[in-house]
Amino acid sequence: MHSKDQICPDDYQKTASWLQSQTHHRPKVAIICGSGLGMLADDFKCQDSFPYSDIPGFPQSTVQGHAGRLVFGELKGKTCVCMQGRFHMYEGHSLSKTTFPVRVFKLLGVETLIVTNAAGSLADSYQVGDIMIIKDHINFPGLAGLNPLNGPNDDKFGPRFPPMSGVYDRDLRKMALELCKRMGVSQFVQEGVYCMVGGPNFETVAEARLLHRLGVDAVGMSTAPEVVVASHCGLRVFGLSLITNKVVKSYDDTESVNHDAVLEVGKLRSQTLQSLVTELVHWMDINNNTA
Ligand SMILES: O=P(O)(O)O[C@@H]1C[C@H](O)[C@@H](CO)O1
Ligand SMILES: Nc1nc2[nH]cnc2c(=O)[nH]1
Repeated sequence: MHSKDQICPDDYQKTASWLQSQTHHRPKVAIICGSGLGMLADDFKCQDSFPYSDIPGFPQSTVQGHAGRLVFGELKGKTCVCMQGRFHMYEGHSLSKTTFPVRVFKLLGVETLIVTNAAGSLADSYQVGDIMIIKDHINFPGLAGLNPLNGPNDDKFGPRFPPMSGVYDRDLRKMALELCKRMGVSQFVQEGVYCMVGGPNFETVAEARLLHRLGVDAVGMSTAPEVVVASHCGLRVFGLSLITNKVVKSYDDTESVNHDAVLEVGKLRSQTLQSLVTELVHWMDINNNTA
């Protein structure tokens, strides 16, 4: 690697080979945990776990609620790898660094990426604690030219101009809705559009109103770059947002959001989120349906 943020094409392979030399697990599913949602790996059997600081080429997590650990293991018999903590643009990482693990997962043989995040709701019907199945996203930094695929295209991973319509897999979304019904949690499950903004500040009222008018259901500071890179290299994608707060849309509203409140709601719904991901992974397994 040249400098802290520059990635050479073989850096991905070096990290993947190192991981393969350290664990016998060969995951088909990767899970990226959002703020306060790292407990998704708690149910993994036969865990092999690596602090990011031990993994060659891996960036470091700096945000509270992102443990900074890569965990391999079995979830209901299906081999998975889970990032307990992700990387955000606002931490100062380049977008190629924030998405570095996704290409490593591809090289490890992963076929499906599950992304989770904490997000604020714009949709009037959403409540704090709702789980939103991501139907589509608006990648604001991407629209403004901050795209992890900028620079020379690595044809080994995917095409120069990848399509992004239908990026959140329709069958997985449909199945997740069905599983929510069976789990009896449909009353607080939504399906909607996630929007990534750069952060780290939360929205002004005027920004919140703009996003609302654009049809955004939930806003956060991550996920879209990971999903773009995953889709570019042919991974199947499923995403969940946990609604941790309502974004303030009125000048009369005296409430304001903070990161501690975001983490608190994570605790509230952690079990449901964990069960939904587990059941979905199990469904993929019994249907031999990872890719
Ligand atoms: O990693 P995610 O997107 O879950 O983190 C969200 C967005 C900010 O990083 C943080 C704000 O509380 O939570
Ligand atoms: N941008 C943004 N990110 C969040 N992450 C959790 N809540 C929020 C929010 O209200 N806005």
